Amino acid sequence: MTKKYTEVTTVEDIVYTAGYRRIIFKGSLLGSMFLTVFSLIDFFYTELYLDATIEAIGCVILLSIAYVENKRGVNSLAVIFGLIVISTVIGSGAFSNHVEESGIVWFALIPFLSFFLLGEKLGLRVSLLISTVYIAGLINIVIQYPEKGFTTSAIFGVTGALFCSILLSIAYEKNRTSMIHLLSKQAKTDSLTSLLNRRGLMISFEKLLLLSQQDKKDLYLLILDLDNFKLINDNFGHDIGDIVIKETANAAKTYLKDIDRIARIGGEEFVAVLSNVSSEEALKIAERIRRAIENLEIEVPSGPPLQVTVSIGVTKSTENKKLFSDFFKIADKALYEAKNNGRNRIVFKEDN
Ligand SMILES: Nc1nc2c(ncn2[C@@H]2O[C@H](COP(=O)(O)OP(=O)(O)OP(=O)(O)O)[C@@H](O)[C@H]2O)c(=O)[nH]1
Repeated sequence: MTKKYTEVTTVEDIVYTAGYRRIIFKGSLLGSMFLTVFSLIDFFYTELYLDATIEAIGCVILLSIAYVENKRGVNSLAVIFGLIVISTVIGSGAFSNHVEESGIVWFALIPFLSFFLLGEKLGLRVSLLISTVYIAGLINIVIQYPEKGFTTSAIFGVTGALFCSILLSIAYEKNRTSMIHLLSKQAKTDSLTSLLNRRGLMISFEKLLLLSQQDKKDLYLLILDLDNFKLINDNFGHDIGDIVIKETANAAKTYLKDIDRIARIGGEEFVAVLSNVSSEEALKIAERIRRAIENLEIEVPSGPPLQVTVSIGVTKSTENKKLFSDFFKIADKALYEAKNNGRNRIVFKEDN
């Protein structure tokens, strides 16, 4: 019955770490390549030396960001810095003497980039800040430097484009985040019982173990395994077997507190993790669950209601239990004893 557990990665970890690292690394490299080309064109062809210098500086900064992201992983500050570089290059290009008015269409890019790279909250702040600077810069140029050819309609156009781009980015980011949360929830939930599944349990267990160690309190792990479940499937069919599993899950969770966790980790096998209890209390809860399952009466198409029992192996945290697998091994031995001693009972084992 002992299983081997591997390290858990949540959906958030995958999306926000590995994915973002790649995007920021590749985006910074791509950005630096563009800036190199623009800088060379401005230096040798159009002879706009100031623009060429700004672009060259931007190129070096983006390369540094790519290097840092590749070495150390995602860092919001580096992303904000990168966005400021890109915004400055776009702004300086659009407002310079030599570039046509069309340069300002690039402004609309900033909110998309900010939201995508920084998420909804930080993305909104950064894009509002940069948009405000752009609009203020444009108003200043329209008033102070009419010879540059920008008109009041440019202010309305840029403000409208930035506003729409921010609204679209909010909608996109909200949708993306809710999809991520939905996927994350599904990845941690058992579809038959709506309890946690093995992955969800592992994530919760690590947090609860850390908390119990900080508070210097014991953590209890219970493995619950329905007795002779194969016979139920064989005699009454798989559908009734599924109903038994669901009823067992409902009965067991009734006796747990909000901080406790229960998961279905296999066919008719459940694991509960109890925090902030003494040995006596943990065994009392296990006994209540055992009795509740024993008292279940499951309707079957013909004959009297079906009754089931459960065997429970219990263990508690000790110095040499640092991993879920350490707890599981001992609780599984206790469960084995409970099964061997006649089933429908609880066995508590502290260590081997
Ligand atoms: N209905 C149903 N049955 C399942 C599911 N997953 C596994 N099973 C069945 O659960 C049964 C488990 O049987 P065993 O592991 O032999 O255990 P048992 O009959 O309960 O015997 P003991 O644990 O020794 O008391 C097998 O018949 C599986 O096919 C499920 O999702 N639904």
